[in-house]
Amino acid sequence: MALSGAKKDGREVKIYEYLDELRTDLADYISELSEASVKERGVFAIAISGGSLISIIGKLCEAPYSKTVDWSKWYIFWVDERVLAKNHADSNYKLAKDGFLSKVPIVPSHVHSINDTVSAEKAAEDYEFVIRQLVRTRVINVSDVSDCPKFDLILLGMGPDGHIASLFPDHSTLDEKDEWVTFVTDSPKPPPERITFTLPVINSASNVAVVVTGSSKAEAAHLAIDDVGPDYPSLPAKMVQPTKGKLVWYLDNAAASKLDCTKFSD
Ligand SMILES: O=C1O[C@H](COP(=O)(O)O)[C@@H](O)[C@H](O)[C@H]1O
Repeated sequence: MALSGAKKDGREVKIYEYLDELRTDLADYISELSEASVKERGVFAIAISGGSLISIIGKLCEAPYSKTVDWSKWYIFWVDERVLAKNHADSNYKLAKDGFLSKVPIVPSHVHSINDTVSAEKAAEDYEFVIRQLVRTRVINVSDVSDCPKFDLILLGMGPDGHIASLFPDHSTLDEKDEWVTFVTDSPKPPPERITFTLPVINSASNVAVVVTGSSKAEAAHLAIDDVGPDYPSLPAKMVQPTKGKLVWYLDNAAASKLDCTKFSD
């Protein structure tokens, strides 16, 4: 059970003492969203990140989820990807394939990874093209506020510097308003070449979950979640503010250790 399930400014912040409880609650949440989306639209369009998130959502490969989730209706996308061969140890695709996708019966043609044979700029362009086709056929919903795709769920991790996806602090990609997918060739975290969803796409999703564990991320979690004034305008994690969708933070105790929970209300 979450130590705290407090709500703050329309966001939900869940804090867990034990990692396995976080994994179970997150798996419950994802499978409930999947069920609701399949019932409503016939499909579930989910965009995942790389990093520590993957071992956490690996819980979905276990019973009961492995049997109860309608995997045939899942369409998988990457919120961000490193422009590397798919079998490279640093590829987000490889991480997800090894730790999750190869263990559940997702239809291979529903797995939309990037073109890894071209430049970062072209890979971003190609990926946006793929997403546009799937918006046209309504595999991915469309936002009624912007013309952006409206993913049923976007799963984000966060780095110790407050980056989400491959959107880094003080980087010009944070200002991108027109493109759905953009590229980076100077990522401060290696590897340097990446593609990433832009903030308008992330903030158009129906549901966004930010999953953060470990004490190295406590300061960034505090700056992103607590009201710390206008001094950190370009902290990417703080810029995750879905226009109409729901935002839930999943934190372990260590990541939440600097939060000012007294300002939360149940
Ligand atoms: O480089 C990346 O980092 C973030 C955070 O990773 P984590 O291992 O600290 O959780 C990740 O969400 C992103 O997808 C990845 O490309």
